[in-house]
Amino acid sequence: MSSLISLEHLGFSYDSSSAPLFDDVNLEISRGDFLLIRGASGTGKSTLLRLVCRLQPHCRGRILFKGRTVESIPPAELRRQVLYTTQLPAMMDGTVRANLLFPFSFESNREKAVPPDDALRGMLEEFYLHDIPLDHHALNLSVGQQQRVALMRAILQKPEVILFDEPTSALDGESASMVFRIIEHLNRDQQMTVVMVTHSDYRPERITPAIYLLEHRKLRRL
Ligand SMILES: Nc1ncnc2c1ncn2[C@@H]1O[C@H](COP(=O)(O)OP(=O)(O)OP(=O)(O)O)[C@@H](O)[C@H]1O
Repeated sequence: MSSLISLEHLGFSYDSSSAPLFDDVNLEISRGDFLLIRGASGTGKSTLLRLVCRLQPHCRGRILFKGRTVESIPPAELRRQVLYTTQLPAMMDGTVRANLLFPFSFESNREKAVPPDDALRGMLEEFYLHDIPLDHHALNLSVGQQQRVALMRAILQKPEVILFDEPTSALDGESASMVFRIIEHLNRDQQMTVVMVTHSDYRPERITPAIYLLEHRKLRRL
């Protein structure tokens, strides 16, 4: 199967005068893969995800998405297909509904059908947020609730690849298990490609993930 994403001899430093954060990183990701990336704090896991969706320019090597270098793909087109979810949820000043539907207002998403309230309510229920009305102000939600709304917002966009950066860092055990189950369902039943950075020793139940460790500036498969 041809690769969806390839990292070839990737190297990166935030500052040209300091040691590289990582060097000669090589990785092939195929459609439907489930990758877990582990590594100590500060080794560059979040940075690696940001490079893939071009939120940060890389220094050396190449990143290809469907055979094209990421620099040759317009950012909006790339991020519609490769979606990055941040560790800390970013909610805008507005209702839960407005936050969930915000990306549908982007020019690049104009052709996507806006989900009706019933679908949004069903999804809130799936995420254990059934007691939150769609008109509730999103900034009044707890961080854990905001993290779930941010995850819902990402999933509603139906990207081909989701790069999850610590998707459960603000969640209690029960909510974290539920979020992991939803991510597994997206991968198994909808063939969504998942790349997840996580500190926890989480392992999917019915999926065999490819587990990688970012350590000593290299990415190696465990
Ligand atoms: N915008 C930036 N400018 C300069 N240095 C940065 C920037 N963002 C991150 N760093 C540094 O790069 C290193 C890697 O950060 P990154 O967040 O990618 O690591 P991480 O492995 O995801 O860490 P954690 O597990 O704690 O989230 C850290 O030392 C961090 O301080």
